Amino acid sequence: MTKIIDLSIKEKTYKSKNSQLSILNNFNLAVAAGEKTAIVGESGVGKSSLLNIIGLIDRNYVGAYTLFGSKTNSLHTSELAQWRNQKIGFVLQESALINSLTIEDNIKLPLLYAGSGKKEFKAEDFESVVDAIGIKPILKKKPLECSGGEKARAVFARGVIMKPQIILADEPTASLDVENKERIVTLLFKMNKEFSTTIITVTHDLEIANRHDRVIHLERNK
Ligand SMILES: Nc1ncnc2c1ncn2[C@@H]1O[C@H](COP(=O)(O)OP(=O)(O)OP(=O)(O)O)[C@@H](O)[C@H]1O
Repeated sequence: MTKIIDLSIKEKTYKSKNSQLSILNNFNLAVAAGEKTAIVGESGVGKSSLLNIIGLIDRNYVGAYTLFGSKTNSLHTSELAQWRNQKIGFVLQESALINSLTIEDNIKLPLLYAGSGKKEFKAEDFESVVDAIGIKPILKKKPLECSGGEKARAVFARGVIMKPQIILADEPTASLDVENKERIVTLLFKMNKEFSTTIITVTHDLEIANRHDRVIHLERNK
């Protein structure tokens, strides 16, 4: 299988006035296209930081990263933006919904950002995502009128609506009950099966982690 992610981090450092924190020392990750990887590890070990690096949100680290066969340090800003919009789907903890927009418009937001460079979008893709995760009844509501679990599902739908090649999901099921958790995982794995979408899920839920092709345990720097 083709390697879609080839990442080698020497060090990621967060610096503030009086302190410095170093995480992910000498961490290497190679992921094949279509692979399902779970990332687990204790709180603060660097799981979300790692997803930000994989998703090209954070490029401030020492290391080398080849994504879709291209060295990411030579990418243009416009290419970076296009990849983040179309090739990578983010379901991140802090992906806030816009309160002035309906849930439907929030989910369709990536299409707006894509502008003229957008892939062909089919209405049935939207319908199938919305049906699969059971949020049809809340489409016309605004985020402030929704429960935490409903909002989490809308964030998920927005992350996958462009049918990206890679989905980066940070605790996508954390605020959900058993039924909705299962809906999200089923949709994630269905996309993996139908479109060979590469999935990377950060989770504290070992039952979900073990349903991926492999589980990576992140450990604190020694
Ligand atoms: N922007 C930042 N500035 C400074 N320190 C940060 C920043 N972001 C994260 N950190 C620190 O880096 C470490 C790793 O954070 P990260 O969010 O990646 O951990 P995590 O493994 O995802 O944790 P959790 O399971 O609690 O979500 C933590 O100690 C955190 O406080």
